[in-house]
Amino acid sequence: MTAVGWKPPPWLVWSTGFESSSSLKLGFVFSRLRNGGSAITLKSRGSLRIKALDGSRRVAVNGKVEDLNDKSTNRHASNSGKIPTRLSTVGNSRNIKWHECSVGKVDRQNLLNQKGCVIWITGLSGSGKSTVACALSQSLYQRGKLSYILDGDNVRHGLNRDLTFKAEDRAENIRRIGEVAKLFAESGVICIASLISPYRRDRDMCRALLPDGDFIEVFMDVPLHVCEARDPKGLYKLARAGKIKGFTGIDDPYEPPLNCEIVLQHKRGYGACPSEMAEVVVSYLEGKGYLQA
Ligand SMILES: Nc1ncnc2c1ncn2[C@@H]1O[C@H](COP(=O)(O)OS(=O)(=O)O)[C@@H](OP(=O)(O)O)[C@H]1O
Ligand SMILES: Nc1ncnc2c1ncn2[C@@H]1O[C@H](COP(=O)(O)OP(=O)(O)O)[C@@H](O)[C@H]1O
Repeated sequence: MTAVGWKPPPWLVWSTGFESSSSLKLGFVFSRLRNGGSAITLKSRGSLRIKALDGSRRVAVNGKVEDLNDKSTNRHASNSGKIPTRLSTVGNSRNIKWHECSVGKVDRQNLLNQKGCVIWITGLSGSGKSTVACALSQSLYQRGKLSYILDGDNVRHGLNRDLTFKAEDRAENIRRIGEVAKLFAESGVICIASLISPYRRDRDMCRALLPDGDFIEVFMDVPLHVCEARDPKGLYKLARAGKIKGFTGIDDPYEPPLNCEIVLQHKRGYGACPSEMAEVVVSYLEGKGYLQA
């Protein structure tokens, strides 16, 4: 059956001659092995058994990935005679399928007369992230533009309530908010994410989730001593007293952006007022065409 001179690629296992009693009625079975070292065992007597050494029972039939553990998919394949659905593995989620819809991002943007994007506001606690996020949302609202704020503090009241402030939990906090922000942007909304997000790597991973230009990083460039003097929640005081451990800027790091789209500096006079800061962002959005479809 094999063409002369043809060698299967390493991720294929080629086998022929299954019994016609096999429920899948396969002529050829290809097992697409995700883990390079794994293999399959095939028994052609009685029933067809396919086993990948990684424990899964995925095969690719005529190029379509099939899961032999999924009885509904198998039944569908054998009863209807249709080519089985292509399934994917993403992270720990196996046998999943992306569903497309005829209403797309462009349709939603046309409806809203704006372009979906993410404004990512990063900075120390007390630097004014939430204040600017609200001022920005307000300004956009007045222009008839739809925005939604994902504030770190607020999201930790619900979706991220299981996370602490240790580095890996902060990373997960940022990853989840990045993914949610991406969904908002996909929906056509201008999503304003305001969270400390102290690590460059985590912010860059969120940037990478979006099409070029759609992730707009805004750095609240406010010195620690100013944030500490504001201390609206008394957290710096507690951190200095050693009653909060791992507080950003005190005994936990903050990595300022190296190359972000907008820097909002704390200065006396120009740029110090939150509404003026918000207008800097609005002008940027306008200039880049996000305030029209
Ligand atoms: N250890 C420690 N470090 C920093 N901040 C702390 C900490 N513990 C509690 N808080 C409060 O949590 C708010 C920051 O949450 P974020 O989700 O934005 O943080 S992070 O992005 O995961 O670093 C932050 O809110 P903001 O002041 O609005 O930044 C604080 O109120
Ligand atoms: N541009 C600003 N100038 C002066 N005070 C500000 C400014 N922005 C915010 N504040 C004040 O600083 C404190 C912290 O602001 P907030 O928005 O809660 O910061 P963050 O969300 O970064 O913790 C609040 O008391 C707020 O009123």
